[in-house]
Amino acid sequence: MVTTTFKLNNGLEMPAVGLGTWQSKAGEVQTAVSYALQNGYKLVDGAYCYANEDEVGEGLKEAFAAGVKREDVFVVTKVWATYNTRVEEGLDKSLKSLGLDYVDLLLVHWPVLLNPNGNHDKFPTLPNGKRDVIFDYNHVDGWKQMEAVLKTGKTKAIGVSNYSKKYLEQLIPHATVVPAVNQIENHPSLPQQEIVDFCREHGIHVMAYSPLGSTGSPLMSAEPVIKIAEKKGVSPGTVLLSYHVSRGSTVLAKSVTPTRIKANLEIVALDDEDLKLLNAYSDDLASKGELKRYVYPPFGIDFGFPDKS
Ligand SMILES: NC(=O)C1=CN([C@@H]2O[C@H](COP(=O)(O)OP(=O)(O)OC[C@H]3O[C@@H](n4cnc5c(N)ncnc54)[C@H](OP(=O)(O)O)[C@@H]3O)[C@@H](O)[C@H]2O)C=CC1
Ligand SMILES: O=C[C@H](O)[C@@H](O)[C@@H](O)[C@H](O)C(=O)O
Repeated sequence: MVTTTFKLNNGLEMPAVGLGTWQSKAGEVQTAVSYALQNGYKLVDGAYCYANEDEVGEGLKEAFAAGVKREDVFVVTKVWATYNTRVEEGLDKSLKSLGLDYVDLLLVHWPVLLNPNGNHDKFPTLPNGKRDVIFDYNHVDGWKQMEAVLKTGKTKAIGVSNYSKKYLEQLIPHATVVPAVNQIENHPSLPQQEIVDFCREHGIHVMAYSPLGSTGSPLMSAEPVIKIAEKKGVSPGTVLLSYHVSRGSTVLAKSVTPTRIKANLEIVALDDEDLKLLNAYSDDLASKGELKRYVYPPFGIDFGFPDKS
């Protein structure tokens, strides 16, 4: 049987599959969330910076009205970079939009501070057009605020996102609460085995984002993915999503299309031969210097990922 939940380091159970909401348009995401929750999804991943949490909240409300129970849904949100020195304020804004009094997991979206007093609430810029980054910020200070907010009960767990091994190594010695989760880009074109292994050793659960290659799902046409899909009689999407569950990670797939939302719940067990093929694909890309990171916003910061600085 394929795993449907994973236990976090604080004992909380996290579903193995979740609905992503990044770039889901306001007019579409309410229906997507409501449909997903009424068709088997138990986890919704959002963020303040996605600027659609009001509509995600409407989708939650619709699902609750249809009989879905709050306690059966794992809601994730993220503190955006302009709020890393105001974590509780950021969370309060998300809670208000979502119409909830707690989330299940709050993540630091990126370990960087954008000017909280800049010219924009989410994406402040300098006169030269670059992001208004506060360079002398220490991400460990942001984590201390996360630990404080955990005590309020407004979130059941705290974690990080976009943390490299280097950043986790800086954080862990100062952490009273070890992050429950590290949400990172992950797929056969960017396996990030080093981080996945490090997280496992430290009891940090990995949530894999952009599993299909993000916008337009380009990884669906990768040769080994198609080969495994044909062999198993499943879709390429199922192979890409199942890859993470086989690795012990939770996977997030974004869709606003009902048929795809439903299809993305199908997870199968990948055997050693399948994983060998996918790993060989990853190794080949690595040896050619062709690993592909789809999400690397222009903060102008080296986050310590070996493939990108
Ligand atoms: N922490 C972070 O910094 C980040 C977190 N994330 C989280 O992870 C989630 C998933 O990653 P995301 O980058 O959105 O990309 P995904 O890899 O989930 O790909 C989404 C794209 O694939 C399409 N798609 C989805 N399912 C199918 C299917 N079965 N067949 C064909 N096409 C499909 C979607 O189209 P359509 O919607 O039109 O159906 C959309 O264009 C995000 O939504 C977000 O919640 C993502 C990036 C960064
Ligand atoms: O979660 C998804 C991504 O991290 C997204 O939030 C960022 O890429 C953001 O749009 C940015 O431009 O910094």
